[in-house]
Parts: sequence; C-alpha cells; structure tokens
Amino acid sequence: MTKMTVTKMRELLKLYFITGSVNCKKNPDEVLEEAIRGGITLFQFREKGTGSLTRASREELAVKLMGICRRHRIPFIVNDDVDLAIRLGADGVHIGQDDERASEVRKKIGDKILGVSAHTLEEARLAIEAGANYLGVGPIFLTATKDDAKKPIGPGLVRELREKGYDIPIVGIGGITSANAAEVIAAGADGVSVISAISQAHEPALAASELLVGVSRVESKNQV
Ligand SMILES: Cc1ncc(COP(=O)(O)OP(=O)(O)O)c(N)n1
Ligand SMILES: Cc1nc(C(=O)O)sc1CCOP(=O)(O)O
Ligand SMILES: [Mg+2]
Repeated sequence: MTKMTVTKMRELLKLYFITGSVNCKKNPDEVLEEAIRGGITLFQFREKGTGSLTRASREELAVKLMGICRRHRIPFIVNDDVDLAIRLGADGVHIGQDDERASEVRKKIGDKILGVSAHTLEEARLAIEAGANYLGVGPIFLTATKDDAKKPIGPGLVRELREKGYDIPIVGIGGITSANAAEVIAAGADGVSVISAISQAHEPALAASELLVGVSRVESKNQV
C-alpha cells in the first residue's frame, strides 16, 4: 500500500466496522458482505473474547474476510496481531495502550495504516509522535462488547483534541449507534467505529446505511 494521505484516511474512517466471529448473530462473512452493501468504508478483523477462534481457524477466518474486503476494495485492518497483519499482507493494524508499542509497530509495518487507541490527551500526543495514521478515541458511550472497556468519556476528548489543534484523523468508538453517531461527528471526529450496531443487527446492511445517514448529516454541516 502506498503511504496513506490524511484526506484519504479521513474518508476511510467515516464508517469503520469491526468484528470477529463472537460478535456476530450469523456467519461473519455474511455479516461483512451485508455491512459492505450498507456502505462501510473500513473494516477491522478483531477475533477476541470468550469463545473466539484461535490458531489456524482464526487465521482461516481472517483470510476469508480479507478476501471479501479485497473484492469490494475495502481496506482490511488487523486488531492487535501485528505479525498476522504482515503475514496476510493486510492494509494496516490497530493497537491499544496495552499492545505492542506504537513506535515499534510503525517500524515493523512500514507504510501500512497504523491506528492507535487513545483515552487521554497525552496518549493522543504520544501516538501521533509514534507515527499513528489515526486515533481511536473511546469508549464514547457505554459498551457491552469489550470486557475490559474503560468508563465512557463522552465526546469531550474528541472536542478537546480539535480545540487544541490536533488535526490527526479521529474515529470515535464505544456504544455508538445511529441515534448518537451525529454527536460524535459534531465533536470533530471524522467517523464512527462500531461493532454491535452492525454485527448484532437483524439487517446489517440497513444498520450500516442508517449509521451513515447520521454521520453524513453532521459532516456536511462541519464543512460549511
Ligand atoms: C478503531 C478502534 N479503536 C479502539 C480500539 C480498541 O483497541 P484496544 O484498546 O487495544 O482494545 P482491543 O480492541 O484490542 O480489545 C479498536 N480495536 N479499534
Ligand atoms: C473494541 C472497543 N474499543 C473500545 C475503546 O474504548 O477503545 S470500545 C470497544 C467496543 C466497541 O463495540 P460496540 O460498538 O459494540 O460498543
Ligand atoms: Mg488491542
């Protein structure tokens, strides 16, 4: 992948879908196909939590989902596992504060996309210094999906980052639905990142398209 521009990164973050087999009501490949039909712009493979696949079956699923993303030209990001991302030739990696150090990951992955979770201004500053292409800021709202999630912080940190002049691409995460996505964008995020709002929906395509409505409505106001 050629070096990601900031403009392109912002576009990709608009509706960032994350999933693994344990998050889905039906087959993850069906859910991903439907989510793509509904308009997602970026995908993260996050095979994590009780009952998740391991070893060969985990990698098989990653290969399958990456194939779907490739066919539809949706960039494929791997959560946590930098070596898997490199082995598969994924488009990027997302890491958090308890994962490998961002500066080391940047050295390993070259120009691939590097996303880093940030819960404070200081974490954001360090992630940018280490070469992050985007920040995942959250949990914005209460989430039942991540066992070790921190307390919800609301859209305040996103707003504060923008007020302090940070222009790195930002995606909000945690408890985001079509009903509250607009608040996250209004605070200055480039997009929203969701698991359950799409993976647990009866109609993932419809859920994705409804999320996009919320994002796009405020996005056009931000540009005025
Ligand atoms: C887009 C995005 N933002 C944040 C996270 C969370 O990463 P992390 O804190 O490392 O937690 P896990 O997802 O690994 O449990 C994310 N995955 N994606
Ligand atoms: C993977 C993840 N990371 C978070 C963070 O705060 O960094 S919250 C979260 C779970 C997001 O799932 P849902 O959209 O179902 O709430
Ligand atoms: Mg992680």
